[in-house]
Amino acid sequence: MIATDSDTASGGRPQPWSLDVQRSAAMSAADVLSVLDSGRDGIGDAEADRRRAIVGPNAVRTHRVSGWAVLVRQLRSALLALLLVAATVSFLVGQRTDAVVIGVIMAISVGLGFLNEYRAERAGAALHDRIRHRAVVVRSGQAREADVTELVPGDVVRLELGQIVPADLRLLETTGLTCDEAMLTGESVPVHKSADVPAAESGLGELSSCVLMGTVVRAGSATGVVVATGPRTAFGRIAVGLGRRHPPTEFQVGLARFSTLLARVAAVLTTMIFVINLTLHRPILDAILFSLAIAVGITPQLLPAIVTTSLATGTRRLARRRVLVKCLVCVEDLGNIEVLFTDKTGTLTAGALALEESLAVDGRPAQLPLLYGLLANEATVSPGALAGGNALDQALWRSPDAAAQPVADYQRWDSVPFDHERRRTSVLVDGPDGRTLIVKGAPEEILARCQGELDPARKVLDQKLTAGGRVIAVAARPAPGASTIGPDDEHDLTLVGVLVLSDPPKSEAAEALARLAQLGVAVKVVTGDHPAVAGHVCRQVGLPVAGVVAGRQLAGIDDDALPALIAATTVFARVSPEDKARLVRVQRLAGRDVAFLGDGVNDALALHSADVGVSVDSGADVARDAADVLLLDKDLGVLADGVTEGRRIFANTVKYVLMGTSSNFGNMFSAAGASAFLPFLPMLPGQILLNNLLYDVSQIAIPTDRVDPEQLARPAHWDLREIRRFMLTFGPLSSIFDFLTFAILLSVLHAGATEFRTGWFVESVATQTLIVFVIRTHASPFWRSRPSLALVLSAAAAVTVAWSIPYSPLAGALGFTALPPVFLGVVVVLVAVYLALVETTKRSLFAASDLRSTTAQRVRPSHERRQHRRAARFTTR
Ligand SMILES: Nc1ncnc2c1ncn2[C@@H]1O[C@H](COP(=O)(O)OP(=O)(O)OP(=O)(O)O)[C@@H](O)[C@H]1O
Ligand SMILES: [Mg+2]
Repeated sequence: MIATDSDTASGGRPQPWSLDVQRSAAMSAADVLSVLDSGRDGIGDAEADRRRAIVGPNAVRTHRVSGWAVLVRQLRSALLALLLVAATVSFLVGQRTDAVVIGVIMAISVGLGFLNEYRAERAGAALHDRIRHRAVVVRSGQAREADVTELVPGDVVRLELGQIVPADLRLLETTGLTCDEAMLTGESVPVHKSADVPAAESGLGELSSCVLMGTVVRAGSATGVVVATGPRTAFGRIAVGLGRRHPPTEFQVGLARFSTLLARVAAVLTTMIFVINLTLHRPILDAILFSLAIAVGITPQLLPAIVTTSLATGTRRLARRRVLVKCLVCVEDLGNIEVLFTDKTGTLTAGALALEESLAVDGRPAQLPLLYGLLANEATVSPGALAGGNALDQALWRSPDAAAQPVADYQRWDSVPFDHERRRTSVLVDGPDGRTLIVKGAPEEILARCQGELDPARKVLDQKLTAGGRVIAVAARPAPGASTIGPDDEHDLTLVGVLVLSDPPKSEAAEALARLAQLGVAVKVVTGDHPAVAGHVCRQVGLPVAGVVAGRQLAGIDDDALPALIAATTVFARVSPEDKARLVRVQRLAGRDVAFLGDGVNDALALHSADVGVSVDSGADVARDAADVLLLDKDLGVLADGVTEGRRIFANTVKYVLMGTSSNFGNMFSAAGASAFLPFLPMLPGQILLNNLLYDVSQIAIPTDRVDPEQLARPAHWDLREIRRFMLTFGPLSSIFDFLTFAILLSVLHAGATEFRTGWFVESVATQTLIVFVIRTHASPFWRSRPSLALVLSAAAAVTVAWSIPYSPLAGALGFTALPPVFLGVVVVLVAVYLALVETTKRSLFAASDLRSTTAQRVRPSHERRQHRRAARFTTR
């Protein structure tokens, strides 16, 4: 039977194989399964393929880069259109050479922008290609992993803690399931879910028998059947509404404001020049072309691409250090982080748990605790291989004494698996002593469920904990007659002993922490482990411990008071997965940019909540899935590299902006002004465009530039005031200087129109491009800071080309002439004086900005941006 539905994102056409989530919520699970022609065992692979052919992949967008779209974006500029029209007209009225020159230069400019942006977009798409988001799907009764985009209506899917719901599902079975639907509703209070049909019709937020694509499993687990996929899901409709383009990042918002500022200035200036030229009775067409060329010169054409290009360069550099970012913007986010929450195992420690001791209650070595530890264990041993269980369970099997334990004498009846809230695990076994319940777990949890004299055991525990050992306790009680067990049975136990494990601190951790501290990132440890152990590890790796708070204490503190506590605390111990996420959320709301580093199932919630979630390649699936950044080696050191990279990109982008506001702007302004006083145009329209093209070429290498350590020392944020101050200082400075140049060219050297233009052209290209070496660094004199080779080469290339054009065969067509040596000498001196002038001015300007940049305005990533990011999981090529 075919289920049809009138709903639709794709324009009223009925979609086969999809069921509106609202409708399915009100139906019984069995009805939904029958409508979707599925069952608890799911559908078969062939059927799934057939359905996918009809409904399409479970994706809300595609990440294919279209060269055309990029090209259209380059061409979609009113200015460009006007200029082309004017050039065509001038071609038609006979000014052929001018028009051709303008056309050719514009074509090269557009091509340059296109190549740059296309390459960057390709890099972004390549990241998408590399990352797979997976879900556990049941096909023909077999559970297996599948790409989320492969899901179709009728598929039965399993959900676990920390997972992102892969489609709209009607629940079939749940255990303590709650979901965080903030991504859809903005409401962060988790919603309880169950497979029962809800009492009355309800809104999207209260679809208690369904879970929605893009939301997060906050607790529990479930099985559900897919009712809608891709754009037909609630999230899909939102994602489609968001449009394809990513919402701007903080950089881009800042840059957009700055572009608007320049565009306004360009508009005013262009109109003024035009009017002035008209009143001076210059030919209209010349005036139009001249004004438009100036406008093009002022507009920062490369700007939209420069951030993307920088981010793409950043991701490549990080990839070389074995850091994989899932989207370009993640690099920028890394640069912004101020607080890093990290788990302990494998980050601060080597993550190589090893059993040190198996001790009886009195502290003497004994075999029984180890034997019981192997019985209450989720790892399974098949010949030669260990599977399942967590690191602790596996470590017990790996201990040399494990092989000698009579595990085979016991038969397992039932078990209650480990979970991070209970912090213990139980089994019911038959053995030589009859049927027994064995419980192993965090010592506090076990001791609280034991009877009898526990003081000697407490002493042993304290001693081991303060020594930094990872200790778990093992307890048991006879359970004659029981055939199943649950968490409620874990009581009246007798303590059997303790197992002490070691996990040595990582040798590189100390250095990495020091680097992060230098970068101004506050590091906080959040762990499910005991406070004493966590504190001990921090001391070993040299992380100063300001305060230790236990998870229990967090419950009594409300969200308003929490930021102050976080600020005063280094270690949060015995925290639950929910606590980890709450700490991150509260810290974010308090206005700090937060990164979370973790590799366990218990870290996934926090990874989702953070501005940047970082996980490791060897981590749990949900953790890897939740992360924005994957470290191929679990090493804090590369994280510091990531932060540096993000800040480097920011610093380099600022260089581009500062150049645009200083010399480039000044030069264009002077050219405009000069046209009012000179009897001829100070530069021909084609020359202005060429000048602009060469300037752009020199800037393409900016993303590769080196950045001074001081500029990397703290997160940088846009400070438009600083940019305005820069503009108001260097703009006029550059103009005054230009007029000086004009005066010399005209009155001292008695230049004619062509000589004037040539002199002004070579001087202007040189000042505009070479200034980058002065303003790229706060160091003074500027040569104390070394630029990247690529930047040196590209700037040198621009200047060399500009200076040789007047001597080339092209000179005539472009309206240049070979300059007499004395002219060139003068220009060289002028450029040198100009750079020296900028150097001195920069000192006072940067000194002032050093004091103020910490007070800069921030732009918080919007809810929309988080939605975009989540949508990125559901893409196909
Ligand atoms: N397999 C297990 N069986 C019984 N108890 C366990 C097991 N694994 C861990 N525990 C107990 O539960 C506690 C919490 O473990 P959990 O894995 O939640 O910590 P975590 O936050 O991942 O720690 P870390 O920050 O070290 O990675 C441990 O300190 C230990 O006492
Ligand atoms: Mg962990």
